[in-house]
Amino acid sequence: MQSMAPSAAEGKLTVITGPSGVGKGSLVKQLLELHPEIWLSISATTREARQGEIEGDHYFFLNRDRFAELVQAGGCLEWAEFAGNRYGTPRQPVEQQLSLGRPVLLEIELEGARQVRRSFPEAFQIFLAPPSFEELERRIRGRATDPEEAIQRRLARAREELMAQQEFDAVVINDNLQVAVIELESLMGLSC
Ligand SMILES: Nc1ncnc2c1ncn2[C@@H]1O[C@H](COP(=O)(O)OP(=O)(O)OP(=O)(O)O)[C@@H](O)[C@H]1O
Ligand SMILES: Nc1nc2c(ncn2[C@@H]2O[C@H](COP(=O)(O)O)[C@@H](O)[C@H]2O)c(=O)[nH]1
Repeated sequence: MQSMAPSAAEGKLTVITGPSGVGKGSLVKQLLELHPEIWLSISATTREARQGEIEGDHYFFLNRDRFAELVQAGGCLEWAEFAGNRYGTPRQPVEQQLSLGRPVLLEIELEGARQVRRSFPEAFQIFLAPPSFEELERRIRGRATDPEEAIQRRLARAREELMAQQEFDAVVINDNLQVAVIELESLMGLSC
């Protein structure tokens, strides 16, 4: 774990990014079970729902026109195109939760994290990295949620994302998930 900035306890808004398949969702799920006071933003996406994904729980699934309307209306805090689909953070609920003083967590890809860095420079930004590229590929394939073409796009994007990790306030390597959760708790100033 490398930390170059103050912890998130002062900022309230925390961003977790990292390549597809590194384990962001797995890590966030465990963190929320341990710390239900954290509010996780539910993103909008034009991606098709995967088996088992629930509208309003995993994502708000929108068609391209509805997504464009949301962006046009200024309804996204940030948004990006990722592996052929669009993803964005609905602005209003994030601003509401922050105004209530609640710790807010965004789990988003690199371009979105860069946008948040510009609009919320006080946000604490964490990059989750795999122990190796080979292990990342094993995880994406092992998850068995994406067709081969999507896997290839995600892996190509992962190479670019991994080169950007120096931009972040902290880098956590997700080798052992339980260790990564503890490192995240420490970075976010959460009591265990
Ligand atoms: N530390 C770990 N060791 C081994 N496998 C892991 C670890 N963390 C997560 N995984 C597995 O890797 C796969 C990808 O994890 P996950 O879906 O959480 O990644 P993600 O970063 O959220 O992906 P995406 O950005 O595409 O949503 C899952 O099958 C998960 O169980
Ligand atoms: N910029 C944003 N990226 C987001 C958002 N919600 C999710 N994501 C990221 O997209 C990829 C792919 O997700 P998947 O569910 O299709 O595997 C992954 O890196 C997510 O973190 C968002 O609102 N904005």
